[in-house]
Amino acid sequence: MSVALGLTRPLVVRTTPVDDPVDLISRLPEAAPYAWIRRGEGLVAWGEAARAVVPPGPGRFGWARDWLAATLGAAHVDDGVGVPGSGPVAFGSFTFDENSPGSVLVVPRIVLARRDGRAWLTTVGGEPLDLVTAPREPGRIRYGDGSLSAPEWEHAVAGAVERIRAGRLEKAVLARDLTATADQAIDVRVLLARLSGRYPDCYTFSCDGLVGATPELLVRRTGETVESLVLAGTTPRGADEADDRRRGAALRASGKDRHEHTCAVESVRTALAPLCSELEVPGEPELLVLPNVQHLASPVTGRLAAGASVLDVVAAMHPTAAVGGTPTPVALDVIRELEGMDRGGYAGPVGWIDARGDGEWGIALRCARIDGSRARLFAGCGIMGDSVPAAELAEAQAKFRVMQYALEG
Ligand SMILES: C=C(O[C@@H]1C=C(C(=O)O)C=C[C@H]1O)C(=O)O
Repeated sequence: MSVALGLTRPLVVRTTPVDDPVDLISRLPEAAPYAWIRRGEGLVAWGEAARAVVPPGPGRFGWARDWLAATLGAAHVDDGVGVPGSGPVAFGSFTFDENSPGSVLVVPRIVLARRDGRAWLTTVGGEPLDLVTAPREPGRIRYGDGSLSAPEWEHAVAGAVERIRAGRLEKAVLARDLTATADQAIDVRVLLARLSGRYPDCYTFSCDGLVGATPELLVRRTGETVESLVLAGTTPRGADEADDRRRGAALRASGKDRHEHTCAVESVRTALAPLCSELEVPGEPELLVLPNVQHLASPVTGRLAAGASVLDVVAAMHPTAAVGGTPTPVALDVIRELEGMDRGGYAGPVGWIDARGDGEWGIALRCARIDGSRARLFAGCGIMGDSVPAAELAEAQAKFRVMQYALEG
């Protein structure tokens, strides 16, 4: 069902406390599940009470804000829980490129959530009657090249290096895609269970066919507090503990990776500073160790100066230099010129927002677009003037492993 601005009856929303469901994913029916889960906590949802297809263009976040005000703001709400994520919630996914179609906001019919020892159920327009069937395995998976083959992509990386050395820009993030075909239609719940099991420290997400486990929190807003986790600078995991530690130390000491990381942190600082009365940015990055890669990571926190919603903050931040580059407009031109594909929702904001303006949005990384028995996987790398194409290809392969594991087990 779709809702045109101002033309429909208000949504009737009810939130009640429920017994702890423990495993959120096991409660999902098969059709089009929504999810945002980390360390077993978060929100899962299904059904559609309202959907907006956000028109592309520079005004898209403003359009989304108006739609949310008309849809969530006008709802009749009985919220017996009163925490971030209770009451009416919209899930959303925005395309990386503001001019690409495919950005959506969906108010699910049912939301089931658990956080900090509390659990709640939100219904829009009535109780859930959905049948939960057993998840189905997708069967054998065959992979193919996406828009560029591996050698073609290495050539694109070399092209970006040339442009950086010529002084046109400092950093560009280049991505590539892979296709996957399964024997059976892909049941998103199988992917969610594997992703949240192997990548508990990442945000396992599902929104309108875009499914993944991203380590990168674009922004969480809880009242006046905003938090972000900036990632840039990557090395694959080592063969054993000593190799792992050696690689981690080399990553911290690498001039190329530190410079790449600084570009990303500065883009976040520049975006957040005008919105915040206080902003804390660590002087030194820490190491985030994931099952497939290690990243340089900077947790940023701030206090919002005046009533911006989480989506207003997303609008100010996207695209950070972690997924675009520096300077942003030149990097976006280089990406369009060299990548040879539309990223769709990959590297775009994905997450949820409630009627108070609280919410959590990640950068959609380590993800795939699922369509029936097919999937399109995405992975990218920050390219600097001293990047080596073969090393960037290996880094992209390590990032693809997240969704390859989700598909194959
Ligand atoms: C672009 C991706 O990841 C981004 C690029 C990184 C890098 O180049 O070091 C690290 C983390 C992310 O900000 C991806 O996973 O596709």
